[in-house]
Amino acid sequence: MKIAVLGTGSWGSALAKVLAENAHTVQLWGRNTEVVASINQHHKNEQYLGDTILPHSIKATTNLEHALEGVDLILIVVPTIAIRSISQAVAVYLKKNPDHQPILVHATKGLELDTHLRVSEIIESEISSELYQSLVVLSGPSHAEEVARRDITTITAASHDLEASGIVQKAFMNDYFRVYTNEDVIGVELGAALKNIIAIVAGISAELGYGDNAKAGLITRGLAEITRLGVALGADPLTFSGLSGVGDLIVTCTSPHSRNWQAGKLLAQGYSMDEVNEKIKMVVEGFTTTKAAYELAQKQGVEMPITEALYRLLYEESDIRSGLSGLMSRVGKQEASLEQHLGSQEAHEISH
Ligand SMILES: NC(=O)C1=CN([C@@H]2O[C@H](COP(=O)(O)OP(=O)(O)OC[C@H]3O[C@@H](n4cnc5c(N)ncnc54)[C@H](OP(=O)(O)O)[C@@H]3O)[C@@H](O)[C@H]2O)C=CC1
Ligand SMILES: O=C(CO)COP(=O)(O)O
Repeated sequence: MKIAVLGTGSWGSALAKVLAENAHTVQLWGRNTEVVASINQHHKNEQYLGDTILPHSIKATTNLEHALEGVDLILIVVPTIAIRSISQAVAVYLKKNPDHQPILVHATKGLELDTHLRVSEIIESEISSELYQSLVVLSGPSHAEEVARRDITTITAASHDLEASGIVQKAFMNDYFRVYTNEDVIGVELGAALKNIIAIVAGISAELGYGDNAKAGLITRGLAEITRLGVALGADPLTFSGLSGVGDLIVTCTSPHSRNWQAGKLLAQGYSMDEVNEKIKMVVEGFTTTKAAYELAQKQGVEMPITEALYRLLYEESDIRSGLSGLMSRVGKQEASLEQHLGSQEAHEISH
């Protein structure tokens, strides 16, 4: 297949590598002229992927039209904040070429500020569905650094169109990269976006010296509040026990590769959000997603205590330790049952 990958950051470059190793023709687009030149001349993206050697067949460009020319599949991998502008640019190209109907895929993990939209909703709001075949979401526990060194990775391709997710599955699968299809786009995208919040808190907890008990508690209670919001927004609760749910939550909350986890550690050292962004030099999606998720939860009337505590720390300058003790001193609760998430009839159907 001929594939355009939009985004020369760490994830776009790592996914381009997988596709090129699977013998696809890969045209990589980025706005960063230095990175594009380095990929073409030295087959490396040192700024985002260190010493990894990229397949020589990958051609990078800053010209979007050139990257999109004649491709069967367009993979969008830029931070959430850039999704709307990239989608507008892709729409311009597709309108000029109405007979060219590629599959769109995105691998971005966040919610848009103010609109609270999921990434596929932003894309759909900017690109008319007549201009492309189908939209597929790629998500799961997958640090770019590990994929780049061909570590075993399992991931989900979600779409309402099973044929399209099957095509994406086949395009990416190889002996180190295994792809499962899924039909629950809402659940997959929400798991991907919301795990970033819990990972920041896990980084804070680690920096404060709390151990594995706290980590396990955060992952489990984080999953509970992600599931609550997800179900309120129409997701299948079972999706959150899959790769894009608990899988991504584990990998992001337990790994020093995670930029969100690193951001939490830096916050606990006393750095501000701006200083953390400056230090990490890569996207920390959890910062904006915390605000969007907090507002969304308020609107939906869904209780998300961990998200709320992080929101107050990031946007209302509450103190880290009082945020943590606030979480611990909440009134005693019963662990959630399926009935609490779903209502008794649906819960009965799932558990039988
Ligand atoms: N890295 C990972 O391991 C994984 C990341 N993801 C997700 O993938 C998405 C992309 O992340 P990742 O690649 O890691 O990010 P990075 O921070 O590594 O790179 C960001 C890339 O996006 C580009 N970019 C930023 N803003 C714009 C814009 N307005 N227009 C065009 N390009 C822009 C940057 O260009 P420039 O260099 O010019 O700033 C850079 O190429 C995120 O949603 C992330 O959560 C998902 C799974 C794994
Ligand atoms: O999504 C990721 C791994 O699945 C990457 O997480 P970070 O953005 O926190 O690095």
